Amino acid sequence: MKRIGILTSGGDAPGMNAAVRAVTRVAIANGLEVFGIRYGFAGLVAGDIFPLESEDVAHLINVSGTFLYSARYPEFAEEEGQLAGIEQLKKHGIDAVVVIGGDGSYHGALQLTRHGFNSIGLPGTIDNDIPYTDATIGYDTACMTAMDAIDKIRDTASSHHRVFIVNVMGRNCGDIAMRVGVACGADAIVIPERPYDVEEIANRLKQAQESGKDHGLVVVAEGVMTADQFMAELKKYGDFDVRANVLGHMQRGGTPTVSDRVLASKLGSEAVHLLLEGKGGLAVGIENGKVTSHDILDLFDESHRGDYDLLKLNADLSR
Ligand SMILES: Nc1ncnc2c1ncn2[C@@H]1O[C@H](COP(=O)(O)OP(=O)(O)OP(=O)(O)O)[C@@H](O)[C@H]1O
Ligand SMILES: O=P(O)(O)OC[C@H]1O[C@](O)(CO)[C@@H](O)[C@@H]1O
Ligand SMILES: [Mg+2]
Repeated sequence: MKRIGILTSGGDAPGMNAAVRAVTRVAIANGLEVFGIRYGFAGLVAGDIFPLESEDVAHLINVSGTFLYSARYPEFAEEEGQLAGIEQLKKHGIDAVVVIGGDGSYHGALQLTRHGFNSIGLPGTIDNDIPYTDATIGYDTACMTAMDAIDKIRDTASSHHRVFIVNVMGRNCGDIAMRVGVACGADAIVIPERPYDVEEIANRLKQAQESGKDHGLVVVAEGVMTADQFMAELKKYGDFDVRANVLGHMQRGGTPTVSDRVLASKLGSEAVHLLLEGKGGLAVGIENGKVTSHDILDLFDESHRGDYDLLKLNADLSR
């Protein structure tokens, strides 16, 4: 093992830069050469590959986005793209690649592994939808950003005695909605993984109003429906003064939290140590506070398990 490549792929996530920094610094400290690959798998196939030095990753631990840039490049799902990517890696003398991204990017890393090219996945996505990790890099910051935004919405909601329906991101995963919903004292949290009853939510909002509560809040994960659609559903069950709000891509920006920076640093470091031990074809994560790794080929036999107890907790607290 002499040279490793590193790329960021899919939606950017706060802490991706911190992960690239950790991989680069630990690798160089252990005598490896590091190559950055720009624009995810698109840049890999195009050969947008350049040497990375320790100083290139300075002043990045506190910066969101990804200085390697990212891309959605569906062509990489085809074998032709994967083999072209491996050709580029071999051309640059790269022995292993660290892929930082979400579930889609993990499938890219999995395919590289399947073709015999050593790949390690680091979970970099705000969605928190990766199996065998309690948190993904970026999830905590996205939750913090969404919480801050909803706290602000609450100020105006209370002044006008309004109900707000707020869409948060997460694609098909309700983790951001659940965590932020509890943190913001939502009246209801609606996620794609569990059934919900709009009439029951409407009744809960009415009861809250009758008991003197000056605002209402329903956090709806984007994978369920849009905030506008949910508002239309809600209006079928009552004459609410209601507004819909989509938080959107702001959830991917902002200063990475301490948790995301530390997580990125731990997982990045572990990826390099695994490679130095001659291991590979792995996905690195954090489980019960410990850094772990699992065979990337088997990873998606499991699905990510959210902390669904948060829904019951929220229901108890919002009574
Ligand atoms: N089945 C697949 N096989 C090979 N590569 C894939 C596959 N699915 C996705 N990819 C590659 O991974 C890239 C990123 O995937 P995707 O757009 O799903 O984002 P992600 O990594 O899940 O991140 P996020 O969900 O946080 O935006 C894709 O654009 C494509 O290049
Ligand atoms: O940036 P795009 O392509 O609009 O994708 C948005 C999607 O990406 C994510 O932000 C994850 O990166 C999801 O939560 C969301 O569904
Ligand atoms: Mg994804």
